[in-house]
Amino acid sequence: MKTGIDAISFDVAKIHLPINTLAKARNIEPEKLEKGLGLIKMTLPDTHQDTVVFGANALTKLILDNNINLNEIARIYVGTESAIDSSKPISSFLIALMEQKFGANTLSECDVVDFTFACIGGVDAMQNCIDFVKLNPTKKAIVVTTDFAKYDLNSTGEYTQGAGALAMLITSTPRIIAFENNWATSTKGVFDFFKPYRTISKTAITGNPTNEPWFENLENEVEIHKDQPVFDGQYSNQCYMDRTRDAYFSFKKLKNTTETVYDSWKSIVMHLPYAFQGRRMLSEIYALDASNTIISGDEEASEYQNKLKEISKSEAYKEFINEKLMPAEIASSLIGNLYTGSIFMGLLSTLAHFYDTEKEISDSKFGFLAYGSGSKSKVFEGTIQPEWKLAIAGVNLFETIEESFKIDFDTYNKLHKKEQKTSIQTPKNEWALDRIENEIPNLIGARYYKWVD
Ligand SMILES: CC(=O)CC(=O)SCCNC(=O)CCNC(=O)[C@H](O)C(C)(C)COP(=O)(O)OP(=O)(O)OC[C@H]1O[C@@H](n2cnc3c(N)ncnc32)[C@H](O)[C@@H]1OP(=O)(O)O
Repeated sequence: MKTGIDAISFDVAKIHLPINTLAKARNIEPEKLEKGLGLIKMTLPDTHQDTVVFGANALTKLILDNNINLNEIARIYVGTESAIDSSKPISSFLIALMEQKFGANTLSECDVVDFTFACIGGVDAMQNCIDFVKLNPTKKAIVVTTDFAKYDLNSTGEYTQGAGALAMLITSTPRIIAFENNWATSTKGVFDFFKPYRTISKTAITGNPTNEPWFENLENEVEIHKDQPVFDGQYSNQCYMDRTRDAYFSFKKLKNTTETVYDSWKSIVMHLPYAFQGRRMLSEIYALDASNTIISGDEEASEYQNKLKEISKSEAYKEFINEKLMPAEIASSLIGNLYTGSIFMGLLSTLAHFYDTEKEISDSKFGFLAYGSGSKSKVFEGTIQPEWKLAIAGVNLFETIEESFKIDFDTYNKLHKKEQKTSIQTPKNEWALDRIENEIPNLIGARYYKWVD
């Protein structure tokens, strides 16, 4: 029996800042961002958008475009690291909004939950849904990934920002990709990138909240949460490289093979925090698993690093990247980081690229290298199904991204600092944040959304 992705949809933020605008404002060489990291645009949420809105839009599209009967959906599992509540999961909001649009009680027997493990939470959600469908082949599940990758102004993460969601239907008759049963994992508890709660004194808070009745009831010490992570960029790259390498070689063991596994993959889909992360990180696996092993791994540390640099600059490696990784990078360059959704956007970008260039890829194998900070990697593979073209025909990935609205640096600053109070674009045929309750004591902070025709 097969299990995998039967249908896919997406919703990414519809406004963007060109990377060279940011480069000029920050006095960074544009070539570093464009040619070194592969960045072209970064997408940003409008004032009426948050991770519930992106997730609800992607899910609504999936349901409408594929005529999904909600009574058949047994699970909606969400991958996110941009929760808007410490208790109520995004999946709980999604259930309410889908019932608002498609009818009361249509999902009342559906199991829903959020998965959080930085950027790999979406892959964890999918693996669970796949296992569930394997045990219950007549049932269907949906995975939603939704995130807002927001970084501090002037930080090294600033140019990798992005926002949006994907939704995928998981069935035992997948039209897009069927996953094999080998899932290799590598885990280590580290602090490469995280979003801690921080404690501050109540007296440190000034301004409007001090006039609010709920503020008076707070303890003297207050926990605050910031969307932007605490991170060490270069260390996070090292953790990414170490985990993906270890998971890759565990995958070889699971498959019980001494062959070069990536040779059997038509495309390699990796977590892309920015477009060129995959190509910068893969040279070690490329070198260690080459049929003619290019490095032994026993070299002195500095010699080893020099060899990796040399390999990544070689013509053979560039050809390898162009053939196996480049299609996944296209969308990433135009969107930025989607955290949990990045690897699935890489898959969609690859499929859309082959669709647009009229390449037939049925029956070819794709390899997946997932990563989440904190840290964990999973390596797995799947086979593209004969109906993949039909299944993605209406998705219109590149056409939709092309319509994104360009903003200037001043507007970007206001959005980032939450000083922009009105929508840049009027929502149409989509969900929008309506209001956040600020008066009724037992509903303080509740978020309400509306569908805008
Ligand atoms: C966050 C997640 O989603 C989870 C993860 O994956 S963790 C791993 C990734 N970490 C992150 O994304 C954290 C946030 N990001 C960051 O901190 C940073 O953006 C980063 C660490 C990813 C990059 O850091 P940086 O200091 O800006 O760039 P740096 O590492 O020096 O690389 C610049 C590249 O541009 C190249 N470059 C510089 N100037 C150039 C020019 N003029 N022309 C062409 N290339 C140029 C450099 O040679 C270098 O490439 P190579 O190493 O491949 O040769």
